Amino acid sequence: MRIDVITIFPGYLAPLREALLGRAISAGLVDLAVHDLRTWTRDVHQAVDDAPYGGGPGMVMRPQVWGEALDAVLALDERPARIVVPTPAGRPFTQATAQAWSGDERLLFTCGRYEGIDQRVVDDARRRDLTVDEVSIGDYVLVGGEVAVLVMVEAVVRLLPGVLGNPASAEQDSFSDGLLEGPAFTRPEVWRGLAVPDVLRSGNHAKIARWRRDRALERTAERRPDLLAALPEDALDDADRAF
Ligand SMILES: Nc1ccccc1-c1cnco1
Repeated sequence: MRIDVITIFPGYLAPLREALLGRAISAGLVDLAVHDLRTWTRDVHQAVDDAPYGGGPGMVMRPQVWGEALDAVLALDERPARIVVPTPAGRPFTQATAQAWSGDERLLFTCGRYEGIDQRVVDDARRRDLTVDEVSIGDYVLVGGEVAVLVMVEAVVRLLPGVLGNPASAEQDSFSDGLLEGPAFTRPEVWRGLAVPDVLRSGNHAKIARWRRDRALERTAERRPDLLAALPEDALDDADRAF
């Protein structure tokens, strides 16, 4: 997978070259290119934004600069790209989104400021039959899209074959079965007077699986009843319902 990111803060994307993602890049599983949007400015001040038509607070990012940047970056590789625009006004980015995007050949992320990028940039891309997804990572206000890109790239890249040491952990993620993961424990058996639940040391894999499922159902019901309500009809078996 090729990933391009266009931003006025290239340094913000440095963490993508650390740890797991850094290893995925070194292993050739991901090609990452970060581009400074100001490369495509033409004025001495390298202006990337301007006051909003219609008035109001803040600044809007200029279409000319973004248009030229997108054209130039798209032309760097002939693979078709999904253009991703992080925005608080976007559709929710979920694990299902990450799963879907993990099959893409190329992702191109555009990091805009809070007040946004001139809408005509998206409109122009879409009328050229480019895939453009405007997505939000949650209902809170960030200053720009860079942090959202870090979140989305990590969620997608960890799903690529060969990135995770143990692929099973991706299958047993929270959300992969629609439920939150329950509590996890490791050594020592007793820590500050708190013991690991006996069942987890019983060696009885059926009982352990049941206990874990019950804890996941309990936590999901308590913290995310919306996820429980969204489960498909056949997702819960009789033992689950008895819980
Ligand atoms: N708040 C923001 C400001 C700028 C670009 C993206 C966002 C965003 C994305 N998901 C939630 O917020």
